[in-house]
Amino acid sequence: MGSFAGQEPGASSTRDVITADGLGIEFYRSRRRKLSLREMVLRRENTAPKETFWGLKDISFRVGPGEAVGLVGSNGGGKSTLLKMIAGVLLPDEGTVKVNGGVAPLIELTGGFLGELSARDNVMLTAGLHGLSKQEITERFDEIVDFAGPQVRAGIDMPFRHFSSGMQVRLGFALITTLDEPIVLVDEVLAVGDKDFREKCYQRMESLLAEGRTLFLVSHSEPDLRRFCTRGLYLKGGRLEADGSMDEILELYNAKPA
Ligand SMILES: Nc1ncnc2c1ncn2[C@@H]1O[C@H](COP(=O)(O)OP(=O)(O)OP(=O)(O)O)[C@@H](O)[C@H]1O
Repeated sequence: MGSFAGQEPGASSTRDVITADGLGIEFYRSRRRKLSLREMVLRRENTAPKETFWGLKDISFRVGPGEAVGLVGSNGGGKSTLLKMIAGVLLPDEGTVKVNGGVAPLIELTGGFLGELSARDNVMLTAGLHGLSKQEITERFDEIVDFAGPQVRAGIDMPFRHFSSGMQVRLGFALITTLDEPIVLVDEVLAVGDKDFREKCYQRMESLLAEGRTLFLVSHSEPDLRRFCTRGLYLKGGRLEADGSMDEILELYNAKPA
């Protein structure tokens, strides 16, 4: 694994907010085949191949408070999987990831919203799960919906699954960045919103960083990564290829064949 000056990979500090040690997760490559009737009668067990692969393997790094980390890598490199493990959505098969503080994740476009619930109920539920009191949610509700925009306000009592992907991202981003969690995970959402909304997101991310929050940003946009992130992690085939300054990581990523 490559490393660069600035952040010493493996150098621990009591102030770290995220510590990954030998993190790994194994996935099935395919759905296991259903048994035929004959197999059921004769063998009574599923003999379908259980081919697996490591979605992530041997991932170790430490992140301090207020760091802005960009995850870089080709499609399928393991970026979203790493965010899901930091968020506690996926559990490791090997190693550990310790998170010191609450995490506000915006992964796969939404913050884990439920399609059947109205957008309003999703906001109330998710904000409550992240520790906001009913009064705090009521106080912040208009700010969240204003940030998300007029189409979202018009549809606030519709089932969330009827929202367009742009509207889903608008509400998800508005909500997770209004929570008080010290760690914010943003997965490739800036590409989905329109130009005006992107500019609002940039300003919001700048103010989160100014407040000292820790940010993980997954993006294929180099300008976005350079604008917000000081540090980069380069994931390739589920391995941590390099950990260094954002500029150095992008240079390395651009220089290497996928
Ligand atoms: N639940 C799962 N079960 C099986 N395989 C999975 C699962 N989740 C992710 N994978 C696989 O793990 C690998 C890493 O996926 P991941 O979504 O983390 O990549 P990524 O770097 O975020 O890619 P992209 O840039 O395309 O978003 C891929 O091969 C993907 O198919």
